[in-house]
Amino acid sequence: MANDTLPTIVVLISGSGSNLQALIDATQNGQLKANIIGVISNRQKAYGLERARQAGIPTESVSLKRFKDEGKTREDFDDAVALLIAEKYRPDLVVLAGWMHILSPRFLAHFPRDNVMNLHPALPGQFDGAHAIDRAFEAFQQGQIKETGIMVHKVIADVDRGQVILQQPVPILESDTLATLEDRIHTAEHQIIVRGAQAFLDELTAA
Ligand SMILES: Nc1nc2c(c(=O)[nH]1)N[C@@H](CN(C=O)c1ccc(C(=O)N[C@@H](CCC(=O)O)C(=O)O)cc1)CN2
Ligand SMILES: NCC(=O)N[C@@H]1O[C@H](COP(=O)([O-])[O-])[C@@H](O)[C@H]1O
Repeated sequence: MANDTLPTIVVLISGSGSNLQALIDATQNGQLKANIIGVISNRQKAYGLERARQAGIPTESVSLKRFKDEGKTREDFDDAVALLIAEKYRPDLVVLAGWMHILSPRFLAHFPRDNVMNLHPALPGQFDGAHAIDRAFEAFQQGQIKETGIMVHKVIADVDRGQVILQQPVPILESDTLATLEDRIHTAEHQIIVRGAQAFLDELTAA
């Protein structure tokens, strides 16, 4: 039973939603003192939507392709997603948990409290953007790096360059395959996203 006095979170996803599941579990076991009041995906078949439904959380799916098929732009899509969040849900915190879409300044203008957080599977300034784990593994194989990492950060227009909330190194072993490195990173992500969301909420609600 949701507690009406707790801070609220809306989570944006594009895929499996294992980090969404970590957030859901944490709200249920008391690690994260908040209510997830909505989950939005830009991919209708994202399994994370099923995870939300199983947890009784309202879900929305907004397709960029449908907007483009209707002759609309990325900015129109961003506006629609932003208004959905800011006017229908009005959360204390927006979490991008595998949201694979670069948000325009027009989206961010709807969130003047700068209360949007992203989870990224790399250290600050290392592998900004998509496919970060693949790129880190390739750099390791070429002897360019000895470790990688993960972070949660505030979202600004400049992709993955917002203020870091939490970061954590993740070792890469000589015996690693891409799959074993991904597993190690995802396990670490499921913890940092919870700690990062709580830390950010503490900052936002103290302000
Ligand atoms: N303005 C911002 N938008 C987003 C940020 C951010 O920090 N500022 N974080 C990203 C998350 N992300 C990495 O953490 C990321 C996701 C996706 C992409 C990307 O290149 N997306 C392509 C589409 C790729 C696809 O559909 O597979 C695109 O948007 O055209 C880069 C970085 C979320 N957004
Ligand atoms: N640039 C953003 C990015 O790469 N995000 C990554 O997408 C995955 C989502 O997994 P999930 O759907 O199982 O939570 C996570 O590894 C997250 O770090």
